[in-house]
Amino acid sequence: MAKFGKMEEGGFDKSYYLYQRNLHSPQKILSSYRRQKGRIMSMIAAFYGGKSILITGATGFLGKVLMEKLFRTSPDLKVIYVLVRPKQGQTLQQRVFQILDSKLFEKVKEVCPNVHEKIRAISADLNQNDFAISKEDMQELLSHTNIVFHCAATVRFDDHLRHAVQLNVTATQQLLLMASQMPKLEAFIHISTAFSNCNLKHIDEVVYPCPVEPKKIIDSMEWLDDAIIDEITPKLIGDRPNTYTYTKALGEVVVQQEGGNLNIAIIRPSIVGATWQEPFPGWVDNLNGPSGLIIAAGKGFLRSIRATPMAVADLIPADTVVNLTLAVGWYTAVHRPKSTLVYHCTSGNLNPCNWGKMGLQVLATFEKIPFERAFRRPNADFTTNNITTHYWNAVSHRAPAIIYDFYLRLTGRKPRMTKLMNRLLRTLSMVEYFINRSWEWSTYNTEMLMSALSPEDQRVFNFDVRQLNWLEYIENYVLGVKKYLLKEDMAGIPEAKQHLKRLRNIHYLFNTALFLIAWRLLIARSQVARNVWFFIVSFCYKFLSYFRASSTLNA
Ligand SMILES: CCCCCCCCCCCCCCCCCCCCCC(=O)SCCNC(=O)CCNC(=O)[C@H](O)C(C)(C)COP(=O)(O)OP(=O)(O)OC[C@H]1O[C@@H](n2cnc3c(N)ncnc32)[C@H](O)[C@@H]1OP(=O)(O)O
Ligand SMILES: NC(=O)C1=CN([C@@H]2O[C@H](COP(=O)(O)OP(=O)(O)OC[C@H]3O[C@@H](n4cnc5c(N)ncnc54)[C@H](OP(=O)(O)O)[C@@H]3O)[C@@H](O)[C@H]2O)C=CC1
Repeated sequence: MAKFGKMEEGGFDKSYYLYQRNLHSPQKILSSYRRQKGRIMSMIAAFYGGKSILITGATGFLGKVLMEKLFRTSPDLKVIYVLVRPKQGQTLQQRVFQILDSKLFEKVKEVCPNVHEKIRAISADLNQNDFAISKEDMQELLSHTNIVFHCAATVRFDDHLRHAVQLNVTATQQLLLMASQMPKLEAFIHISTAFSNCNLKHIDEVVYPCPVEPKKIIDSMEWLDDAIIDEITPKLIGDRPNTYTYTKALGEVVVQQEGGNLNIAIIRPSIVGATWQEPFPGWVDNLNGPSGLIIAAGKGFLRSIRATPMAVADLIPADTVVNLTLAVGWYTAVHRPKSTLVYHCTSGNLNPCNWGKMGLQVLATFEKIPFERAFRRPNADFTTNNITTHYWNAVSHRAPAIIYDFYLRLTGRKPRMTKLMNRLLRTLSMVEYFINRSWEWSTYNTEMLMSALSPEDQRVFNFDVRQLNWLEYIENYVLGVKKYLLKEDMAGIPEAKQHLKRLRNIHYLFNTALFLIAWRLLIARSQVARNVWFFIVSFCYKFLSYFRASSTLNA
């Protein structure tokens, strides 16, 4: 009983405790008290209690972390509606339950055992008219939803403009139309990207106009054929690097223009990385951003990247983005700002880390925590000019892939390394734009929000990246990639280290053999090389003779 005494001193309702004691075990009572405590102290967590929340993109990287945090901090929320499409032979229910049954949701199950009942998967395809949602489901969504978090998007850099416009612009427009018919709606939170205006160097927390009105782009996508769209795409995207950043910028304009009287906010995260603290460090489940490249470097495929070591690596942990998102949802609904506020969720101006430091820490972590079955020893480097990039691509990327595929063919197996390497080089060419520049994002709104939170909310919904220790974060990130993306067991680390030793020996042997062959060819063709060789051999012979003579005398 002493266990609960402290809580009673904390001012909790005793009758609630007694009622619970009759129903549950002490463990459950304790967690119920904790839940109650959380509700009392965190205004944001309390705000989401009893709410019906609609999330698009809930099956994506950010969406999963958002759902997890919502269920964990506000287990008494009414329902989360998720718009999901059936995929890879799985029904909606199977897709959603697979997420709920994953490691990410382990803590949720402790605080919200009936989580499966609180999630409602709605069949929807954001590429279709009215999202192909059934009439009954639409009615339910319209009449119950209190908060909308719009996370769904295509994040592929090279998506065809028609598809990128459909998902990142038209779907946003349609969702706003739906939202305008929701009588109970309190806030609509749109997730954009800090790179939507990456054509600018300094970016403020405002929506910038686009040269062509989004409505005109949406209309033209309906009647232009693919060939013409391909032709005009470079002209439309202008000085932005890809269709992704362009359509995310259009999406923001749509939100601002068509938001009407809704309480809307836009969040712009930079490069979203693995979780920093919650629900546990290092959780990541897709290859986007740095994750795929960390794998490529750890497995020894990636040897060289054209990147500016001093450029700011504006990474932001997924849980930080989610904490800001939930705080913004609360603030927008409760304080109802007169205009659409934009919040930058970036790290560069508050706690900068550059690509050089990040790369070195990634490599240092591979020493401690190597990945299994590496192709070569991890030894990536940054280059800054085009010629060295082409050189290293040929020597360190393409040549080993060709040699390895030749070996696979010889041993009767299917060659695959060249294909994989081509894909890696393509990815590198896509991300080069982002790792050779630095941007300045102003963060007035984000800082204003931070100061508007109670100390408890600042703790529970922490989005203060100044507290982030990059070296620790990157180490956990690499560890997370190993555990959650590659699904490698930590027990395999000694064997992985052995494998790297073998690779090092093969590397030395290979280099020695290469040197000897090159030297043999050279002395066969050049008199100067022969003279040098003769000089070295006679010098070694004399040295050995002298050494033998002096050791005989000493004996
Ligand atoms: C000292 C040196 C140390 C060195 C240490 C080095 C470590 C640290 C270095 C740090 C540098 C960080 C730079 C980050 C910059 C990000 C900036 C983001 C800024 C904007 C942020 C945002 O606001 S937005 C979110 C970002 N948005 C993406 O980040 C999507 C990208 N992505 C695509 O745009 C498509 O992916 C793309 C590529 C076209 C391929 O397209 P594609 O058609 O060729 O390939 P697919 O995508 O169809 O994928 C086909 C198969 O490749 C697999 N795969 C896909 N990606 C892969 C990948 N990265 N690495 C491996 N494998 C990958 C996939 O799993 C499939 O595998 P399978 O076939 O077995 O199923
Ligand atoms: N990851 C990052 O580095 C950054 C992301 N962002 C933004 O954050 C948001 C979330 O990104 P992230 O979680 O990383 O992206 P993911 O690619 O992991 O998730 C995208 C989500 O959108 C859904 N979706 C895509 N197409 C459709 C469709 N036609 N119908 C229904 N749902 C669809 C996907 O569903 P399905 O599972 O069925 O494919 C998935 O749930 C995006 O708006 C993105 O622009 C911003 C900055 C950086």
